[in-house]
Amino acid sequence: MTRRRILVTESLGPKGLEYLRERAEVDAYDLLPPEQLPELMGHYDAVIIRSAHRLTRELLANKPRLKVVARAGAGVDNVDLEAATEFGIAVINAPGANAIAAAEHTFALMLATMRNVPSGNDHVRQGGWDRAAFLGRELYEKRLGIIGLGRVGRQVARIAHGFRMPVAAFDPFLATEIFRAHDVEEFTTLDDLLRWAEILTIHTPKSGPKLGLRELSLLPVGAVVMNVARGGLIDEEALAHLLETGRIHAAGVDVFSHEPPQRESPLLRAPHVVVTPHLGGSTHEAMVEVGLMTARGVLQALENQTPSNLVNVPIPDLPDEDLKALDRAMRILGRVFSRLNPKVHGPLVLSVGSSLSSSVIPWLRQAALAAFLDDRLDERVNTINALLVAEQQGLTLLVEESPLRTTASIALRWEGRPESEVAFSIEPQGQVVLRTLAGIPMEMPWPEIALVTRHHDAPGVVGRVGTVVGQYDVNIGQLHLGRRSAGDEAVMVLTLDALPPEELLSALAAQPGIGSVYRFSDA
Ligand SMILES: NC(=O)c1ccc[n+]([C@@H]2O[C@H](COP(=O)([O-])OP(=O)(O)OC[C@H]3O[C@@H](n4cnc5c(N)ncnc54)[C@H](O)[C@@H]3O)[C@@H](O)[C@H]2O)c1
Ligand SMILES: O=C(O)CC[C@@H](O)C(=O)O
Repeated sequence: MTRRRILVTESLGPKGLEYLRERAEVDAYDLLPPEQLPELMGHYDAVIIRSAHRLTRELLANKPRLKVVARAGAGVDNVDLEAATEFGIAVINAPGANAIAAAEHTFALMLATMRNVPSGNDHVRQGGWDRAAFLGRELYEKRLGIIGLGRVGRQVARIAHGFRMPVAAFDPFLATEIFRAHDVEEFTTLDDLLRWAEILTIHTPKSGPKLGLRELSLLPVGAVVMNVARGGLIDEEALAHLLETGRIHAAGVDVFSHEPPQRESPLLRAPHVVVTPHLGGSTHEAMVEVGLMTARGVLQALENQTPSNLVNVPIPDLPDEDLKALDRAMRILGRVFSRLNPKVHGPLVLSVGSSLSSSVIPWLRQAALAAFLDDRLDERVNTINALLVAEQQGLTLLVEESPLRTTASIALRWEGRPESEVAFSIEPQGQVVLRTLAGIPMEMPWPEIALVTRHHDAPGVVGRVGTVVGQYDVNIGQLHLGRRSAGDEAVMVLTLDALPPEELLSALAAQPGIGSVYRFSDA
């Protein structure tokens, strides 16, 4: 197998890089000039970026080798998610890995503005000692309003409690219990939070609420504003204007609508603003966490696993081992069903055992379609683009809860055709067990290499199969048989020690009584 190639376009934590280098060929840059990215992208299996590059539709299109792109950080707003999903490219990020860094930076900016640290520093360096000119304000008991109580927002709340600040937040997507668990008062409207907050900090994705002149004017006179989330969330002109009039006392800004900001940016000219060059996630500790989380996710995705930090697939909330077993079961199910049922007959029905939680269903749906479609189409189909490809193919998948199955079981059939059904169960140790093949009850652990026949139930067939397989020097580990009824259609599954060659399949198919022959391999 050719060694996987990974491109890292911007500095990544050394542990993450080491992890990648032990497992793949890595070309890593401290900062790849963005204009060089288009010619390089197509030569890699995975590309890892930070903030300096944008992965646009044009860059992602027509890159058959590219399977994974990663944002070494929380936000993925510089990746065209829609395009990546359409092209079946996995998108990885590092959620939460720099949340402490970003929250602490928020306080670094808050304290710096409140205590005039940068201006006091400049003053002393220039020979000054005017202590009265830099009278500060305390955080103690100031009302802190947080927009977005996610990973960073919660860390901000935790630190604020240490300063004895009353903390409230607006986040319409969270349950009230989350606010309670973090000892944060819940505001159900943004305007009410803005009227309340003496210090306001925003921690939403780029898609969060835009704070313009109207919103910022709702803040109490002399409020302080922080943005360590994303440029563009706070209107820079409006903020600069309110700082100039003194309506807003001070601001701390780490992120800009254009990075780096143009020299004439209004914020760089406004009073009482402390700015940093997108440093929120830049600590040694966060670099280690982000680097490792990104590297692990990229390699897992390259190995066709489902990392928990995959952005463009609904990830089931299951322990890793359970997800791995379910993933294998879905691949086998989709492939076996596809081979045994080549002709499409209306909608597919995915029957899911009642012990599998309903939160897993969106992923099961995509995994079933991916395995089924990937088996029969030339293009790349995976859990990422499966829904889209199914739609293009006019294929519908219905999901039902299997009333008879209490175990973790999964089955596929054409609607109204029970004889097409293939079913597996996933046992507690992760074993994938065949339960139904072509509508015929079976019970056998599914092997790494399997040979399946559909044949006529008649004397001599099994013996002839054994003889032919032996002639090709392939060892049979186990043999399982099933039939609709005596003398009727039957199936046979052989566990083999080596992948049977094509000629073996043809030789078997030529035997009297054999209908069709299939081989399956986990590899
Ligand atoms: N400056 C930096 O270097 C730096 C570092 C880390 C994270 N970030 C940015 O900080 C932001 C927060 O990161 P995170 O890891 O906490 O993300 P997160 O996804 O964990 O949390 C975001 C929260 O915002 C909430 N939200 C979304 N839309 C909202 C809306 N319209 N109104 C109110 N709440 C809304 C969500 O419900 C969620 O709870 C992101 O934009 C991220 O990219 C910046
Ligand atoms: O440090 C970085 O590269 C960006 C960090 C931040 O913007 C993020 O989204 O995590």
